[in-house]
Amino acid sequence: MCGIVGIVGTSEVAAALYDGLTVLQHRGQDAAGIAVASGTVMRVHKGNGLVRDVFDSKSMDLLQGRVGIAHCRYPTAGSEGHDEAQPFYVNSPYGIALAHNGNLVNTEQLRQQVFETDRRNVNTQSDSEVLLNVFAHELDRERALTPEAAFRAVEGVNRRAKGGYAVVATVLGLGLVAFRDPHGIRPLVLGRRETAEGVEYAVASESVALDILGFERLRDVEPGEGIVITPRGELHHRQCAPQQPHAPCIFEYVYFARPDSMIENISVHKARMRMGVTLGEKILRLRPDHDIDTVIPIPDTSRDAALEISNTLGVKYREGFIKNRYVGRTFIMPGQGERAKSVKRKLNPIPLEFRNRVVLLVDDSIVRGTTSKQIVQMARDAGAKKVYLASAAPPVRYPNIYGIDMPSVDELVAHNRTEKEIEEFLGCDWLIYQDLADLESAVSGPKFPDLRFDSSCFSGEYVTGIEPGYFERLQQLRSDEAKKKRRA
Ligand SMILES: O=P(O)(O)OC[C@H]1O[C@H](OP(=O)(O)OP(=O)(O)O)[C@H](O)[C@@H]1O
Ligand SMILES: NC(=O)CC[C@H](N)C(=O)O
Ligand SMILES: [Mg+2]
Repeated sequence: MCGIVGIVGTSEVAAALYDGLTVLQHRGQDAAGIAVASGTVMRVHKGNGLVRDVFDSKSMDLLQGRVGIAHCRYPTAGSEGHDEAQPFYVNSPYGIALAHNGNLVNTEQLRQQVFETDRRNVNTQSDSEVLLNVFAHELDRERALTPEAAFRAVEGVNRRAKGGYAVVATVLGLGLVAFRDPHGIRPLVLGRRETAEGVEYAVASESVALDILGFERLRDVEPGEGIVITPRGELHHRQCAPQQPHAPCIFEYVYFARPDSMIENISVHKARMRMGVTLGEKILRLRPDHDIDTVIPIPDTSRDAALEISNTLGVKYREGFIKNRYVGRTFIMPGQGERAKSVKRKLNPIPLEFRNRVVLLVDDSIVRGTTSKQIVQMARDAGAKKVYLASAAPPVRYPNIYGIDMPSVDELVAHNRTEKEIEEFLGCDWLIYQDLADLESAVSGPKFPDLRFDSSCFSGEYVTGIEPGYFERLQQLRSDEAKKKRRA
């Protein structure tokens, strides 16, 4: 999952874009970039690494302008290399820079159309560069550069592209353009700030970026909606796609987003707490006479759910693993070798919280099983009498194709295994998964009971539909094995 931010300011925006990116760092650790527009000049700086490593005072000084966009990347297409860091830039028409969170599922067809019909070259394997060229082509068909022309170009993108996309772009001479796919799979939120010099607008993947920049959260960008903000701070918006089933990605609430963000007017923190309540209730239903002594979260993301499980069970909550704050998120690392090594470097047990106890470890999700297999062993080595494991999400049995890099079912620990077999594989004494219906109602909560989600990695149902052979090709391109070969 990547993080994106776009700002139209009354003064220079680069520093605010940088600050916004730093609080979206959890969405992508591989590369970062900023593009800023000023008059007829677009300046772009990007590279591999964390936000703090990619920019220095020299590069920041060069990023002058009052309209800009920023991106931090977690690759789901193409390579992890510098060439595919975002924002991407095309010089025609006008000069456009674009940053994308999500993943297209018809990239190959679009790539061919872009070359053969639109007569444009895409120089990388990135789906986002293809998306930029589709937008550029659609804008090029317009006679004048107006907000209405940009909306028609977004309509063109929505007609042609399939998949998950939340996008921010700067177009020289027009301002900031933002749009979200017609199912609203990926999040995008709009904010506003008043200054002495006038009104400023920002869009971002998560509201936490608006919070720290002092923007008021106005609303989510609607699925299929286009937004244009001119350099003078005029906001235009309109629907750019026929209505489709709304399907925000449920994995944002399970793992991706920060708990202090609001997505679709739902607090991620509260959604995670409700996941803990429903899972706690399931445990009580299955074993009313359970023998759990303590509930221990696997930091960081499972903490909210673990605390509510402990409250529901009436059992002590204890921080039994200490996390090295200098190691990043392991799940979004590109290779399995690095992921596996990082768990040990990242988490260390406090033995007295385990010795002679029956512990219930809680994680937000079990995907490849990299974390939980090692953690269960660490808990045993630390002296636990019995080790139970609860997952706030159901078994992940299907690929995610809309912006989370789980392309290959063979890498999923729950693929072709029953819950009993997964329990054996992970080496725990009892494994409890959340039910999908409980997860969905925990996220939608009391206020939005009718909200539906993209839960495809749990259900195998894909809201955009999938072309025959897609998963086979995806596996060939993006399995851990394929990535390893490419890097070599
Ligand atoms: O089964 P796996 O393939 O190991 O994936 C699931 C684990 O990965 C994530 O943690 P991560 O370390 O990425 O981040 P966190 O610190 O936010 O929990 C997630 O929270 C689970 O702990
Ligand atoms: N996780 C994402 O949003 C990835 C964006 C884009 N597909 C890329 O690989 O760069
Ligand atoms: Mg984790």
